[in-house]
Amino acid sequence: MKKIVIAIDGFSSCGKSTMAKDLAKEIGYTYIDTGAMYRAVTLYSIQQGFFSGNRLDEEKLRTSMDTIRITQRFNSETGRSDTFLNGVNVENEIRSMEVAGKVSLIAALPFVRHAMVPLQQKMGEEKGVVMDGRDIGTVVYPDAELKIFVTASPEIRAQRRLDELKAKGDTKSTFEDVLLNVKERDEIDSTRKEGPLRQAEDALVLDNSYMTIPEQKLWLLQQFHNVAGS
Ligand SMILES: Nc1ncnc2c1ncn2[C@@H]1O[C@H](COP(=O)(O)OP(=O)(O)OP(=O)(O)O)[C@@H](O)[C@H]1O
Ligand SMILES: Nc1ccn([C@@H]2O[C@H](COP(=O)(O)O)[C@@H](O)[C@H]2O)c(=O)n1
Repeated sequence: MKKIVIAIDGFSSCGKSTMAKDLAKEIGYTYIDTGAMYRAVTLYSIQQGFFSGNRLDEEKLRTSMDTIRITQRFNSETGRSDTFLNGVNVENEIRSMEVAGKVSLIAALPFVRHAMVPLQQKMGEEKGVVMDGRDIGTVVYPDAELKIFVTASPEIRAQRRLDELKAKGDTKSTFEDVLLNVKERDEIDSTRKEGPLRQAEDALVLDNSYMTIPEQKLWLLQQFHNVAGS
């Protein structure tokens, strides 16, 4: 069967990576988490002291871009890819609320996107990839054979993310904190000039507010077979 590129875009915390990972596993494709790359650049900026509160010293980040190396490697124990920043596994750190609160500022910077997009295009050049993000179907792979745009209500997304944070031992974050973060990220991601979050004209829209994880997995698998054949 001919391999294709599958682009999954949508709002924050709506289940894109859950769907993308499930599908990649089922069909033997590689899953690429582009959000993790922007998160890794954000973590680097925090570690290097480029932030003072939410104010970023852009010039310091711009001149350091060449020293940031981001890789993703499959972890057979967890069954998912881990993100490495300059050789160090940062999978847990990049999921923190501190990173979530700053990542959309970093991802809006044109010089950051100009560094990340070519890397993402290279990762998918052999096809056989499921890539999730905000601009995959519009900028990174405008010719992707299958494009999905996922959405769910902000409250449902915030509750899902909060449940996940709690399961990981976060006792501090509240529903209000997470809801605010989800809404703020959507606003910054949708209104930035470079690679804004928007639905590609040829994307299929999925509102999974009232779908279970197995239901959305089945729906996506059906869309894949409709395009790639059985
Ligand atoms: N249909 C669903 N029903 C309930 N929970 C779901 C559903 N889909 C995903 N989830 C849960 O919602 C949380 C967010 O999902 P996921 O990380 O896949 O979202 P995302 O869109 O990739 O988020 P982000 O853009 O912030 O990286 C996870 O805890 C996941 O298990
Ligand atoms: N293609 C992408 C992917 C992500 N972003 C930005 O990164 C943030 C974190 O992404 P998650 O998917 O892990 O939530 C996201 O809020 C965007 O700001 C992006 O710009 N483009």
